[in-house]
Amino acid sequence: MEEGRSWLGVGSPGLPTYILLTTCLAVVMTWIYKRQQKVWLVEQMPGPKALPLVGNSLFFWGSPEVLFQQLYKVTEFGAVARFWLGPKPYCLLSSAKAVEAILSSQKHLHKSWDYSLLHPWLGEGLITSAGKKWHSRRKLLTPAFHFRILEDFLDVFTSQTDTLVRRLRAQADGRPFDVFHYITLCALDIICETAMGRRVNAQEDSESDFVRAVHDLSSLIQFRQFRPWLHPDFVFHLTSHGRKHDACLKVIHGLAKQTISMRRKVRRTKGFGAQKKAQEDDIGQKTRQAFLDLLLEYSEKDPTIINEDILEEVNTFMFAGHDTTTAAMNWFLYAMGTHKEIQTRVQEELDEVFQGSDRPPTMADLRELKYLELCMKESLRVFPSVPSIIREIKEEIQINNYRIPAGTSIAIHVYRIHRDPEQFPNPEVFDPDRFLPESCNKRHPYAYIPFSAGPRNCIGQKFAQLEMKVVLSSILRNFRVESDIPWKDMKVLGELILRPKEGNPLKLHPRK
Ligand code: HEM
Repeated sequence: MEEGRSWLGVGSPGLPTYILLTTCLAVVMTWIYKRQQKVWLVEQMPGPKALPLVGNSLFFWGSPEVLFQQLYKVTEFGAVARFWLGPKPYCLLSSAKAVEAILSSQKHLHKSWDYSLLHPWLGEGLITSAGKKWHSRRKLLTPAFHFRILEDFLDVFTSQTDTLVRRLRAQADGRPFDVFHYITLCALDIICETAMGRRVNAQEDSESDFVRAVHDLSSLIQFRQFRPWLHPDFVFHLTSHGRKHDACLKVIHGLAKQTISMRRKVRRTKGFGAQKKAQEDDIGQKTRQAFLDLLLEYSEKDPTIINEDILEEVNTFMFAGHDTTTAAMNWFLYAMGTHKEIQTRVQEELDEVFQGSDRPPTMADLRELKYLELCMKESLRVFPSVPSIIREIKEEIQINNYRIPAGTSIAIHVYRIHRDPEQFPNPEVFDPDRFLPESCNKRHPYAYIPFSAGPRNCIGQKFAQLEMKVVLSSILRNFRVESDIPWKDMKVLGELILRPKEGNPLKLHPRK
């Protein structure tokens, strides 16, 4: 037999092969050991029985409505519970005390892989980025939401609300119609004008390519989220949904890119930085500092901020600032439509401040609307626009005596936290007085988190509250709203955003 060959005719493995095999074996054994340890730690938490390989995927199988109900059931296992989606462990937190460790932390700021579905649209903008990039962006963008800048947007809010009220008036004959669509288009007009400084006239032209693309893309992302077989890009792009998704992106990115280069040109020719406000733009409208202008200003000072970065953030604001406020305003109107006495109190306050005039609101007026504010807070408690938030921890953490291993996705069930009877007695009752200062003082600081909390909270909170106050006060100055859907029968869909399953049919009665 030839030297170095076994009797099977295969060369006997030399030393390098032994080393390689032993190393591979050691890597595999270490991986198995670590995986077993992780599984063991996750299994210490209570949760529904999981099956091999699929975990609890079958438990969540069904429509988004079923998924939301099942997720709620998991919270019944305890404030810290676990479930598996395939091999991926999730820890579900549903009490103020349990979420504090995550939300207050400076370390656990990574979003989970679920957010990667947003990458094609938003790139690595403020919502989806992590680490140093997120940190520097957050620092850069925080001044853009300063009170004084928001004040500048008041004109946009009021003029778009006038259009909304005009459109609603045409429907205000006491018969029910779905207001959801009307509010969506108004919120879209507002965010496009404030983020890009560009009017897209969604309310007047709801069939435009851009409006349709934003609407379709938001729906497609939600559709994909709960269909794991559509998660791999190559599979998704083979489907008609994937092709539609790309076509929508082309329209949205196309318009945003065109706006960026147009605004850059205007800035160069007109010296926007020096003159800032009160000048006329190409189509004769007054120009104000849109978020885009602020970003362009930053990029002129810091050349490392390129067009791609600006595009990411403009898209991020448009995504984060339109569906969330739409949902919040709809839920508020539904709450008013089902609580006559509370609506009357809001309208009494409005009449006192505006004395029956139809003048636009000033910042001082809006500050006076204290009861309206309590109602907005309570409606965001019962119906938080973002029903859950997901982070991924990179280091082990201990919550309520459970050791949660690194790599676990932590889902925060905002909807359930807002229904904790210890923090909010009779949680299903709509009671704005819960937000009177004397009641808030007794509550856990993380009991009410519609805008999340801690370092990664909503940067647009003040913007959203101002927009909501302008739009909602205008609607209630003009109409009484009424809903025929009883509180307990309202069906909710908890996808990325919490929506009414069958729209928001309201009856509007003109007040004068
Ligand atoms: C009622 C309306 C709104 C609600 C309830 C809301 C809620 C939230 C929540 C819960 C988060 C945390 C999400 C997470 O951690 O996954 C968030 C983040 C964010 N929101 Fe809002 N939001 C609203 C309006 C807005 C508006 C109007 C804008 C922009 C104009 C905006 C921009 C953002 C951004 C950029 C983030 C990411 C912040 C970061 O990670 O640093 N939001 N929002």
